[in-house]
Amino acid sequence: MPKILIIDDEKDIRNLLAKTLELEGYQVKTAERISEGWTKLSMEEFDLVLSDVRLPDGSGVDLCRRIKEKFPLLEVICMTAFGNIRDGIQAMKNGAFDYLVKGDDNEKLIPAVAKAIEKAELVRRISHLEQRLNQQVGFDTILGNSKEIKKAISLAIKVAPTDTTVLLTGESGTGKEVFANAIHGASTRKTQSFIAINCSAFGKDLLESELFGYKAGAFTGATKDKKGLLEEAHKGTVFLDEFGELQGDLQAKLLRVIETGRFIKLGDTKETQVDIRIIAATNRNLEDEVSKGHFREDLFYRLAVFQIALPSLDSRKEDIPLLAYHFAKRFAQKEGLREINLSSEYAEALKAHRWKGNIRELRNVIERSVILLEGNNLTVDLLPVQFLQDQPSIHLTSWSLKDLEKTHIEKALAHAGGNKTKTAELLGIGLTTLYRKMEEYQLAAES
Ligand SMILES: Nc1ncnc2c1ncn2[C@@H]1O[C@H](COP(=O)(O)OP(=O)(O)OP(=O)(O)O)[C@@H](O)[C@H]1O
Repeated sequence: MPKILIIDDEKDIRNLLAKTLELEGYQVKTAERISEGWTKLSMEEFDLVLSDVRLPDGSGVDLCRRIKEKFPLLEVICMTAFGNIRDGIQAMKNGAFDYLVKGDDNEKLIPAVAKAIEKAELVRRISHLEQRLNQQVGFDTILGNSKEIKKAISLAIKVAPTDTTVLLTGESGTGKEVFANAIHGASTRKTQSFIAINCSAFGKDLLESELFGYKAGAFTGATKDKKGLLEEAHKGTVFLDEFGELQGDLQAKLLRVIETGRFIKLGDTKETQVDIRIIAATNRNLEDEVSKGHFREDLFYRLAVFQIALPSLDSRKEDIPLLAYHFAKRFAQKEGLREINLSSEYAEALKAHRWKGNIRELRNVIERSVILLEGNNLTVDLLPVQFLQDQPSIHLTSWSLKDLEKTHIEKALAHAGGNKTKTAELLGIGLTTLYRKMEEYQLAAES
């Protein structure tokens, strides 16, 4: 629902305008003076400001300029007193969408508001699309300052402009598709298609026809020729997700595509030639799969020429606050909130969590918190209940006091995100004692 802020010091006019616009289906907030209006604008996202020109703490005409400087997507309509058209014209010079003369009836007010809102929505949509477009390319959307993620980014930047096949490995949700997209976006193929296919989402036969296509009559139901995704991606990039799921003869067929760019469609007699770059991803340990005989060794070596291992979120906990803030801002924007903060306890609780679902899980947890949020501050009570019992639970496999102490120190270390000074404080012991005990129990700081 579009949101309007009315700034007017005359109570009757303010209330009348608010009622009229609410009846038109808008969400309306009001302010008596500029300072109050400015606070509301800084906290929440509006589509339109309807402001009086003469206000107790300043001029609506100047306010209009300030608004357009700070919130360029926000539209402003000024309301001038009868006989003071010059104010209205100046407001429009300062970026106002329109001006109304006080006392104008609803026949003028309502269409002017509707047009301004329509423009605000259009501009916002374009700006979102631009943002998304920029997000699809470039490595700057891959967030993180840890050395683990920086190493992966620098490898990806190096390989991007080449045509080399890339193997991305990492647990589910670590950003393999995000990386594949960024590599494509930084390659010479960036203006061509990027086609992603999840190999685990299809049965073997369907996957084969999806990838390679078929000729009419190749099997019952194949009434006409169909291009496969490899052909659709000609001159572009193909991202094969969950590549480790590929079955034996498809592995052989793909190896040939990687080496020669050639393959035979189902039911065809001649070869099809494509020019594609392949980026493959897997969350399996392909070396293990090779040794078990599940994955072809020659294909593995062909892919492993350029392997980028994406770090799990738990191995780069220092990046959690940055990522969390990024997602919080994104979801807050969606909810129409301008400001969002993460309380330090909230950030600490995120760091203490074991992120089995990696960045995807983090994103979902933040989305949930923002939906539940009242106000602008993310606090621990907005986290799912399991976060409260998040510390590694004590499984009493031993009654020894030493084992219990070891587990307890592990819990505290995890809660403090590996920070030893904090851990010592939590445990109520000195830092030297903590170091001694960590050495005694052979505990790493990250545990
Ligand atoms: N470094 C990053 N910065 C910001 N967002 C990220 C980053 N990496 C991943 N994401 C986000 O995390 C989510 C999961 O990423 P993605 O789908 O690329 O993971 P994946 O490793 O391909 O997962 P799967 O193995 O399950 O297919 C997406 O919403 C993505 O936008």
